[in-house]
Amino acid sequence: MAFLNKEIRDGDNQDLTEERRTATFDTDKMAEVIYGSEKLARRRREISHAVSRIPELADSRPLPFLDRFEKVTEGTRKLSVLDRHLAELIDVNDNGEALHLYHEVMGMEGHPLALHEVMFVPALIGQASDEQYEKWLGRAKRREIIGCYAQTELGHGSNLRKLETTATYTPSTQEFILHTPTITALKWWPGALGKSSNYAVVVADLIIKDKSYGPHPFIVQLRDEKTHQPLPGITVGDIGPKMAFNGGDNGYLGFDNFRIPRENLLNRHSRVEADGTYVRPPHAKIGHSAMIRVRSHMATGQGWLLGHALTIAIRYSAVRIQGFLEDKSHEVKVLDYQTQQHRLFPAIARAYAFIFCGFETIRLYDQLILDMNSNGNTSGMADLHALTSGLKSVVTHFVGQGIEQARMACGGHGYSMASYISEIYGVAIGGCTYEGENMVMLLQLARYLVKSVELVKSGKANQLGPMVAYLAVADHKVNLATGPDSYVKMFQYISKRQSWKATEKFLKFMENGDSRDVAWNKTAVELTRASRLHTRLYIMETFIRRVESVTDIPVKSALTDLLNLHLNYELLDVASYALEDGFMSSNQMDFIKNQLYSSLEKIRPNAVSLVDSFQFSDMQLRSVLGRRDGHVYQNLFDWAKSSPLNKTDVLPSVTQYLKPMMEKAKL
Ligand SMILES: CC(C)(COP(=O)(O)OP(=O)(O)OC[C@H]1O[C@@H](n2cnc3c(N)ncnc32)[C@H](O)[C@@H]1OP(=O)(O)O)[C@@H](O)C(=O)NCCC(=O)NCCSC(=O)CCCC(=O)O
Ligand SMILES: Cc1cc2nc3c(=O)[nH]c(=O)nc-3n(C[C@H](O)[C@H](O)[C@H](O)COP(=O)(O)OP(=O)(O)OC[C@H]3O[C@@H](n4cnc5c(N)ncnc54)[C@H](O)[C@@H]3O)c2cc1C
Repeated sequence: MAFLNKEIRDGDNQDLTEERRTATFDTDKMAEVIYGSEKLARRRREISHAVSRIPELADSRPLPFLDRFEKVTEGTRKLSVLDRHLAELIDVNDNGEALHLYHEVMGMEGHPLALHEVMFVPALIGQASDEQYEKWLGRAKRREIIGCYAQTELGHGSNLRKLETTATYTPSTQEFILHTPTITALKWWPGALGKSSNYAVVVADLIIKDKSYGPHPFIVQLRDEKTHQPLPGITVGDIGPKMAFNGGDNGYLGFDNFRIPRENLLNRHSRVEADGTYVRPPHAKIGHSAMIRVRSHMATGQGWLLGHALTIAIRYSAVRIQGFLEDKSHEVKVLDYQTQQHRLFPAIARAYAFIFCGFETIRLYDQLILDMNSNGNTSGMADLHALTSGLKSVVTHFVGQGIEQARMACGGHGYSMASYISEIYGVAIGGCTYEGENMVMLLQLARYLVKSVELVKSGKANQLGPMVAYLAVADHKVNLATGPDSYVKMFQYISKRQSWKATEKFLKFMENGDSRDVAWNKTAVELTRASRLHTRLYIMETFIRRVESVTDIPVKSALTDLLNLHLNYELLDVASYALEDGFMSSNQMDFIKNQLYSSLEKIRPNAVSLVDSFQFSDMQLRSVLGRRDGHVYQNLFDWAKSSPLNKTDVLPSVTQYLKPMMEKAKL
């Protein structure tokens, strides 16, 4: 009989195999939905397989045993091996294939090209003119030069208007002089800046004839192309170890009156003429488009990170046997406990939801860029900025929570780096900070929500965009038993009520004499709540849309179970907003809880297959607990034995310090 779960192999842990036999859908078909196409899902498997046949691409040792220097070296080594094999492994023009290959081989701990692909090249594509494409883009794509995105400074990251690095135009030589006037003006944090990059897109305050025009992007050569030495006038280095990304070289950068030609201002949208005349961009914030791009891609990327942690935790929970249920002669899989399911299954649903929502958002971003580049239409920018600001914040926060629950769900072994979950956590929660600190970004979305409510209040509801149209819809009681749409309606009610309440509160403070900024700050917590609700609503709606569009019936049915779990879990989590004014009844609340518990039971037989469907290879997971074959214990023992501390039975530190202490105590 053909197994629906394609992960079953002879010799695997029997408990895991038993789980895989209960799959009600084909995991290859589910992978097609997760990765967006049959081709990409298949190519991922083929690429993983091809990589496994090139021994030099394997980690030379488990990464947790490597120190920082070794991690950086190991990443760079693999990159150079990869470079030799690139064309045979992937279609180099296919982004999806390239992304998978990098995840597979390089892992998630950072490497010299990490920001080159994610921000440097996209910043050039979005901000450089055709002449600048000619000069730099080809070289960057061929990796003749390696670049990063240097915006954040020691003193400022969130408030871009106060960046201190200056780019002062000198008409006599037609150059910009880049300068770091204070210690706080040092660029600080950019990935791959410290040691790897020889170029950067540098964001600096453009100054012409003593007038500041705000942050603008410049392409800047940092190091000699032959010797890789920093150029005179450039101070550059690594900022030291971090919570994660320790295979990467986040860096600092200072300029001492460093001159670059006028052509180095990325000038697709704004320019400085030879005489110093400034030509404005079509939209004031167009320089922020590289950030919008990363934010648009974050939901899928983060969903996959959550998927990593859950693959580990769910597989392990099927292998870990401990305690009893009915039959006192056999211990059970910890996956059978309701608390374990409640800890993990809603997170599986979220991982799927974030991935689907991310795909939809990326399509919106691609459309925006198309519109901007083809006819200069920037009208969608504000909407997408608001949406992606909320999305990156909500998703990264929940992904962090979900990964941490996955770690705890693995008990003691989850705490070992053999599980690799702490590394995934460190990487994922970086996303709460980079690309805009979460609170700051939630407040950006709140500006949009407040403006939308103000439109409704002033009788201009017809001007609302489709995503906020619900803010003007009248309230009607909801019958939750009628399916997903009723959940959406209930959620809309909650989200709308919070946006209105927060707006009214904000306006009231102003009526009572507070300035806009002070009133805003006094309402900020309520505003961020409105933003979270709005974003969760959007995620819910995209999840429903995606499930509705699936054609494979068994896959659709398994996804519907996940969707139902998601709807009930989400609504329960925010129910207090609708309970407090009696819009939701306590009967409805009980209904939601019962639906939630029955969803857990429905999902239980498919749990392992739902995470197997991510089709992460063992190499990609890098987790002893999460191995596909489920052989956890012997491998944990082998992993521990490989610890450098176990090279000798008696450590020098024992001989030198511990022994004398014990000897002295004996006297
Ligand atoms: C918080 C803001 C958005 C504020 O921007 P601002 O220019 O100071 O705005 P303001 O004058 O207060 O006015 C706000 C207004 O500007 C609009 N706006 C702001 N950004 C955009 C945009 N992208 N598109 C369209 N509109 C935008 C907002 O909607 C506001 O509009 P409004 O006044 O409400 O009509 C900005 O400072 C910001 O984005 N800060 C976060 C910095 C950040 O994300 N840094 C990322 C560095 S790179 C990085 O971390 C890479 C890591 C990647 C990796 O490791 O993978
Ligand atoms: C792993 C990692 C990789 C990074 N990579 C890059 C990179 O490649 N290139 C780059 O340029 N930068 C990079 N950064 C920097 C990153 O983008 C910034 O750290 C980030 O934008 C946050 O800014 P900040 O550090 O100034 O935080 P701060 O703004 O100082 O945040 C501190 C606190 O102040 C609060 N706060 C700040 N402003 C407000 C406000 N207006 N209202 C309410 N609360 C506020 C925040 O909510 C937060 O709680 C990276 C950072 C990390 C951690």
